[in-house]
Formats: sequence, structure tokens, C-alpha cells
Amino acid sequence: MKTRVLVACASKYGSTQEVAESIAEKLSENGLAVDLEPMKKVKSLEEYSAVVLGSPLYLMHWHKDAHVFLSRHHEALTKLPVAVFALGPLSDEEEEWKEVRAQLDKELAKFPWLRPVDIEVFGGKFDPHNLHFTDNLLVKLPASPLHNVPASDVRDWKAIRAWASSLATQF
Ligand SMILES: Cc1cc2nc3c(=O)[nH]c(=O)nc-3n(C[C@H](O)[C@H](O)[C@H](O)COP(=O)(O)O)c2cc1C
Repeated sequence: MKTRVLVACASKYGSTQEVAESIAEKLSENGLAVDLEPMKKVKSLEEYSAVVLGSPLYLMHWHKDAHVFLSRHHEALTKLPVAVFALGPLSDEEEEWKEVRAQLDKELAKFPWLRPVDIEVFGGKFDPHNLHFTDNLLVKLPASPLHNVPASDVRDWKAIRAWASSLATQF
């Protein structure tokens, strides 16, 4: 039977959604049948043989949809190969990347039954001029780590596509 992969993502401003689209496209190019869905729309994992989960980090936590998804599909996910990616770092600074990976590992530790076949962090996208009301208030606080941080988009499309190709060989 042909491998059917679900790429499920959570996204507030669309940057993780775009990464998920690129991963889905690459998996498809590698000969896999792929569905791309927002996590909150997924009702069942019955027809899938592998899952890719992508979520941004906000305030050191996964998007809430990722928590809901993992709790809702706990049983099915223990029987499938699952790859996980998170978006977060907004610069090329090594320290920031290490910190974001630690944030992701802490979130994953809340789901000890989940044994991802692969875990990856990708750079994120940030636009201080296009934030929802509460995020806008947050980043305006002088104590916020995002206070006065300029707009950036450090998504590395080459690395994203390479990761997707490596998953295709694992699924
Ligand atoms: C209010 C706010 C808080 C954020 N907090 C974190 C964080 O704690 N850790 C992190 O790695 N990235 C953080 N980010 C960066 C986002 O993860 C990044 O912008 C990501 O690309 C957003 O994904 P989305 O466009 O799919 O929502 C934050 C961004 C905003 C706007």
C-alpha cells in the first residue's frame, strides 16, 4: 500500500503554514501521497501511515492546537512514525537556536509517549507591524524579549526541503 502522510500544522500568522506547504510539496515530489491540514481540523488518523507535525513556539510554548492535537490523537500517534518541527528563532544567533531547541524539548517532554522519528527547529518570521492586539501589547513591553526586535524572516527553504526529503526516505 502507498504511504499516505499527513502534514498537520498550527499557525497564527501563516509562516508555519507556508513551511508545512513546502514540506508537503517535497514529500509529494518524493512519491508519497500527502494531505496538508490545520491540526484543529483533523478528525482521524486512520488513513495515514506517517505524520509530520509543525507548530510555532509562542512565549516558550507550542501553539495550543499542538497540545490539543497530541492529546486527541494520542493512541493513533503511538502506532505511527511521527516527525516534529517547530518554528521560532528570529535571528542566526547560535544561543537563540539552542534556547529554542530547549523550549521545544521541554514541550515534547510533556508527551513522553511520543517518540518522534525526527525533530527539527526552523527559523521563523516576525513582523512587528502586523501583530494581533495582545501580541502587539506584549512586544511593546520593555521587558519583552521581542521589544524593538526588527522584522525578520529567517526561514531556510533549502534546509526545509532537505529535511522533507530526508523524511521521505524514513517513512
Ligand atoms: C508574541 C510572540 C511571542 C513569540 N515567542 C516565541 C518563543 O517563545 N520562542 C520562539 O522560538 N519564538 C517565538 N516567537 C516567534 C514565532 O515562533 C515566529 O514568529 C513564528 O514564525 C510564528 O509562526 P506563525 O506565523 O506560523 O504563527 C514569538 C513571536 C511572537 C509574535
